[in-house]
Amino acid sequence: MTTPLIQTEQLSLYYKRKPAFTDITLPIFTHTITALIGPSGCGKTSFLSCLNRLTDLIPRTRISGYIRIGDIDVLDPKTNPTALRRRVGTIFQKPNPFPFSIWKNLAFPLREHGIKNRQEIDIMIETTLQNVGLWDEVKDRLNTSALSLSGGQQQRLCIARALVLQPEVLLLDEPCSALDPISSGVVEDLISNLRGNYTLVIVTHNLAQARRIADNVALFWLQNGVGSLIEYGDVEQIFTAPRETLTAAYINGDRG
Ligand SMILES: Nc1ncnc2c1ncn2[C@@H]1O[C@H](COP(=O)(O)OP(=O)(O)OP(=O)(O)O)[C@@H](O)[C@H]1O
Repeated sequence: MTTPLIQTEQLSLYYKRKPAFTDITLPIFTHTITALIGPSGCGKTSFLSCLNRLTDLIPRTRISGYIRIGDIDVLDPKTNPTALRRRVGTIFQKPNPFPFSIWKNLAFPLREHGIKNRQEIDIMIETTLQNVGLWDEVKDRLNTSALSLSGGQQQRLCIARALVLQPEVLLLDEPCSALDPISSGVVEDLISNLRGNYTLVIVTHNLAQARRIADNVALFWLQNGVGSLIEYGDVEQIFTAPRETLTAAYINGDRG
């Protein structure tokens, strides 16, 4: 059995005193896609936010338990959240490019992380735009506003903006749900192709999408008002031979 790149142990998150989820122990393996599924409000987004300590930005949150990513003890106060977020990129539901040019959207994070050489920046930008399949669409208008791109192109640019810093992990929170069906398909294919080079964790309400792209699936559920992990397993096992009644009911559309 390989060692997971990410391991949470008995992880719990509280907003003020209210638990969002409790006692989540989950392994996430290198260069795989793990889908977090489950009904609204069961803590999937909150779980993602713990992995790169975005929860630090929300007042009066408390986390207990343990998270390791590679050799980083994520919750150790000595861990630098900026360095952590360079290794763990995040993509949100709604594309959120900076209101700058396409070029500057990618140059900005590079410069912020100390890369100043223009030629080096140009090479990294071209390579990354190639990797997200956007280069041919934008190479003649790198200096136009990123906001002039379509929704699907904006989301691919946001993925490029995360990838340009060469992270190990990408957290994706419903990355296709704000897109039209065609753009959603393009972004889904891109995410699927990133497997093998990155470790991806995706929150999705789209069960067909989870089944198409995930290697492993974790079902979260609200139990007595608190998010819990019900079942975790290989995608085929979850969809064809779930161990838990709740999983079967959710997969079949009877619950949730
Ligand atoms: N910033 C916050 N402050 C207080 N409570 C929050 C905050 N963010 C989320 N919550 C609460 O934590 C619980 C879990 O929410 P979360 O968004 O993580 O669930 P989710 O499973 O991702 O839901 P959805 O699928 O609708 O996005 C909910 O009760 C929510 O109201």
